[in-house]
Amino acid sequence: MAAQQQQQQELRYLSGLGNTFSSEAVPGSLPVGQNSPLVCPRGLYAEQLSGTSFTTPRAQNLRTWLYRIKPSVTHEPFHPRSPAHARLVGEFDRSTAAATPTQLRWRPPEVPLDPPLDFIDGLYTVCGAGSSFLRHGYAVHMYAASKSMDGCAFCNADGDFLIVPQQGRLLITTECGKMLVSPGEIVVIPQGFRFAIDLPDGPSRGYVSEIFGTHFQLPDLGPIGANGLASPRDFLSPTAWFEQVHRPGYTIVHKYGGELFTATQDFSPFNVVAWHGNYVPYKYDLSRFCPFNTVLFDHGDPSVNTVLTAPTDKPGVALLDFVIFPPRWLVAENTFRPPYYHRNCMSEFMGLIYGIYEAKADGFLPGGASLHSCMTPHGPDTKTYEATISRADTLITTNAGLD
Ligand SMILES: O=C(O)Cc1cc(O)ccc1O
Ligand SMILES: [Fe+2]
Repeated sequence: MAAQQQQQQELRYLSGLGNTFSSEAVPGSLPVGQNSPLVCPRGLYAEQLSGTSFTTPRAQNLRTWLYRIKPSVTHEPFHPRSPAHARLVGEFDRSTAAATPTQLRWRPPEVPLDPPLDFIDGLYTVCGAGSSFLRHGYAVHMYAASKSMDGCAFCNADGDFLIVPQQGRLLITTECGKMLVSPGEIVVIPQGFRFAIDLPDGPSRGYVSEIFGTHFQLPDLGPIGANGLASPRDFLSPTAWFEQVHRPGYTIVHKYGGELFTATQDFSPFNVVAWHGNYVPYKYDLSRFCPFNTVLFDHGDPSVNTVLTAPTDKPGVALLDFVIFPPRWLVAENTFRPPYYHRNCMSEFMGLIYGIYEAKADGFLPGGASLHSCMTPHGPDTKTYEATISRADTLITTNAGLD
């Protein structure tokens, strides 16, 4: 434990979303002036991980070069995982998923202790749309886990994971290094990265958004100007970390089309001594978010609270927006301050990290969730409505809902 705490204190991060980074766990391990020399420094193997097609325009092109002790390809064949993981979905059609326009709300899940589950087995799909194979769509999962992953790493070939722990920290080892992620922070593990999750506090639960065929980026700020909302420098990526250990029977759990496959190998996949590039995992502390809001009248649309957006080809239309309702002052005059009653062409999945959500006086608990599918009417509950119209003073909310 003491060693683990020490290791956590030593974690160092690189700051800035979208930067091109270089990181060496051992100085002199990165080739200079080229990516793939005949023989790499220290006899390492060069491996490119591409997050966009080779020919994607430069401004959106994402790739990282990993310099590793053994190439990833040296594994036994993939097999369907046994037992299969029946609770994950990657294709959303009427044969795999039920559809209902009914307003849904879930209590917080119990963290399983008997038997204890790790992050992989504790993960289950709540809703989604589209198809991982067609590279257009998303899934929302939740997880409730009570033990660290042991002797295995997870790899999501379907899309990016944006993980929102609600309870219990996550110590995430990735091929680019380690990150410690606390409730109140989020972490993005882009498509294809191998990672393992340890639970330094024991039980952990939270939310996961998965996007197929695109990546998260910061929203444009329009008339807000050059600053505000989430700032690029507050996004933190890991620094190179590796282990050189013989691990007979080490298992790669590979999610492809929502199904899990396994392949064994005799070494740790966390054997990257140095890397450089702009396709990287990152974390973000939501308390760094600088909210904007109305200062005179009317409740603005919640898009102003967008932390990260996953764009589609249609300008201004997101595949998925990650939006928060952080602690903030609501100061409007002669205005119904909670969220208005509405129907929306976008589906809204919400979770609660801590506090009380401003539209729901009762029954929406931290760790719980709600789903309002597209065009399903929703808005404040009656208690919130009555309480709101009967008081004229200024409200401060202390919530941290996410949408
Ligand atoms: O439905 C919800 O609670 C989310 C939401 C919040 C808000 O302030 C405005 C619109 C909206 O959909
Ligand atoms: Fe809504």
